[in-house]
Amino acid sequence: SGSNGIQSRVCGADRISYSNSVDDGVFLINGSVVEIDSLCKALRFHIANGCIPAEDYLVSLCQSGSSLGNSHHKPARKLLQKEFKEEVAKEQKAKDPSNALSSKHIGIIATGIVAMCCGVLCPCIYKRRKATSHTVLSKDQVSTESVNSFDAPPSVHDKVPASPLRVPPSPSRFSPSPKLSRLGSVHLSPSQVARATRNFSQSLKVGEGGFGTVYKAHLDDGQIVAIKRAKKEHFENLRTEFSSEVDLLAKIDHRNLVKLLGYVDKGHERLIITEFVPNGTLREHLDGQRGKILDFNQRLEIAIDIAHALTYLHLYSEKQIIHRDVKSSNILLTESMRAKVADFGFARLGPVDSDQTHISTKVKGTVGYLDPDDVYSFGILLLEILTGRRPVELKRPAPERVTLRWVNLLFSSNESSFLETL
Ligand SMILES: Nc1ncnc2c1ncn2[C@@H]1O[C@H](COP(=O)(O)OP(=O)(O)OP(=O)(O)O)[C@@H](O)[C@H]1O
Repeated sequence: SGSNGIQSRVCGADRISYSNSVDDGVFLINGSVVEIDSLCKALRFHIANGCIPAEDYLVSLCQSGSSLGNSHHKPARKLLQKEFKEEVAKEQKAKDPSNALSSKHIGIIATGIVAMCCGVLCPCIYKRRKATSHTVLSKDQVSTESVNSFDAPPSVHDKVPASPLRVPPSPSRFSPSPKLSRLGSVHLSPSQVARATRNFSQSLKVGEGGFGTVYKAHLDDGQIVAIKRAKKEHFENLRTEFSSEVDLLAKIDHRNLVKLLGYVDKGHERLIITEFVPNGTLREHLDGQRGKILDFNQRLEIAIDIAHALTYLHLYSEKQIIHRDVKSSNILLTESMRAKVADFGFARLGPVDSDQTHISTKVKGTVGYLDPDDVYSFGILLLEILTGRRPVELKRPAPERVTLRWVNLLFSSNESSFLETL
C-alpha cells in the first residue's frame, strides 16, 4: 500500500489499485479506471493463481456485490490516476537514481523488456493525446507527452510471469517494428496523396470494404502506408463514421492494433492513412489464399495477439472502446505473422471518461459475428481460427452451415476426440 492513500496489489502483469480515502469505489488496473465487474474478473483470476488471498478486502467487495465502483466519479478518478502516476514515477526514480535516461528512453527500454518477457497483458497508463490540428496527428508529440501502454514501472514488469499458453517467441518477432518506429505523423496534401497512390491506381488497390477502397501508397520519403479512401457515393452518410474512425484510432498505440498515421479531410476527399500491414487478412490465410497453411502455433499466437488488442481496447485505452466488427477479414497479418486488429469504423466509446451514462447497445457489425460487446465475436473468431471455416457456410450440408452449431454438435457427440475431428 502507498503512503498517499492508494492501496495496491501487484500480481503478474496487473497492478490493482484502489483508494477509499479519495472516494470509495474507484479502482484501477495498471493505471486505468475499471468498473467493479472488470476488477472482480481480475481478482477471480488472481485468486485462482494464488496471488491474492480469497479473504482479501477487495475480494469481499465482489462477494458482497457491493455497489461501490462508481468509476464515473470524474474528480476522484483523475486524482487517483494522478496519484498512481506519481507513485509510478517515484518507483522509477528509486530504481534508477542516476535518472540519466529521458522518459522516451525509458519507454523504449520498457517496451523491449515487455516485448521480451511479456506473454500476458501490458500495463497501461495513458495520458490524453492531442492532435496537433484537426488534420494531422503528431506521433512525436505523443511519444514525449504520454506514458504509453508499455511504459509501466519496472517493478511490474519484473513480476510478469511467462504465460503457460504462450508459445516461446523468437526474439525477432517481439523486437520493436523498425519501420513503424521510423514513422512520424504523415502530413499529406491531396496532390501528394495522388502522387503516392499514382492517382488511386488500380494496381495499388489492396482491398475494398463497406467504408471505402484501400490503396498501398509510396510516400516521397520512402515510407509505405495504407490509404483508405471513403466512397464518394456514401460521402455524407459516412461522415460521422469517418470521423469516429479517425478519433478512435488516434488514441490508440498498441502493436496489435493498426496504427493511424494521419488523415486528410479536404475538399471532396476523406482519406485515412495507416501503417501498411503487408501480409493480407487472417481470412485470406484461413482460406489458403496466401500460400502455406497456418500451423497450430501460428494460430495460437494470432489468437493471443487479437486477445491482447481487444483487452487493450476494452480495459486499458483511455476510453473504453468496443470494436463492434471483430472478424477475420479485419485482422491483418505482418510478415512475421503477428496479428493487428484493423477497422474501427464501427467502434463506439464507452462512458468511462465522461459523464455520459447511456451506452448505445445497438448492434452493428457483420452477420455471423454480431455482438454488442466483441466477446461473442471473439469466440466465433477462435472457432474460425481452429476450423478454418467461416461463421456461416451456406454451401455446406444443413447441419454444418452454421459453424458454431456444427462445432457444438461435434463436441457433444465426441468430447474426447473433438479436436481431431475438426
Ligand atoms: N492497413 C492496411 N494494410 C494493408 N492492407 C489493408 C489495410 N487496411 C485494409 N487493407 C486491405 O483492404 C481490405 C479492405 O479493408 P476495409 O477495412 O476497408 O474493409 P473490410 O474490413 O474488409 O470490410 P468492411 O469495411 O465491410 O468491414 C482488407 O480486407 C485488406 O485486404
